[in-house]
Amino acid sequence: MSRRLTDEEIERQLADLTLWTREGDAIVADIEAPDFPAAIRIVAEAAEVAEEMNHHPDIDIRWRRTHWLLTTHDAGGLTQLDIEQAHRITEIARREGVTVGE
Ligand SMILES: C[C@H](O)[C@H](O)[C@H]1CNC2=NC(N)=NC(=O)C2=N1
Repeated sequence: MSRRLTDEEIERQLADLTLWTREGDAIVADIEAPDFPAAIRIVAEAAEVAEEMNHHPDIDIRWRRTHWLLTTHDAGGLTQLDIEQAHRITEIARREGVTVGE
């Protein structure tokens, strides 16, 4: 799982990740929750996923807006772990009332 992905693999998989965009060796997302407690619940649930995966996002929390950055430090770039975690964070956000495109 920790092999760096090619540009083509990244682009192909980002097509299914509506909240996320590429930023160099990372993918980023801005998630606006209905309110501050919901934003914190998203962060807390994502923290459980991060521990389970041993893969941890950078998270900036400002009121109900959170900014997420995923990259694989050990690989010095994007791996399938980042893609998998982006999907899981997206589902957590959807469950907490965030509108996520199809
Ligand atoms: C020692 C520990 O397993 C590693 O440092 C893990 C922890 N969480 C991590 N998170 C991220 N985003 N990238 C990593 O390479 C990484 N490595």
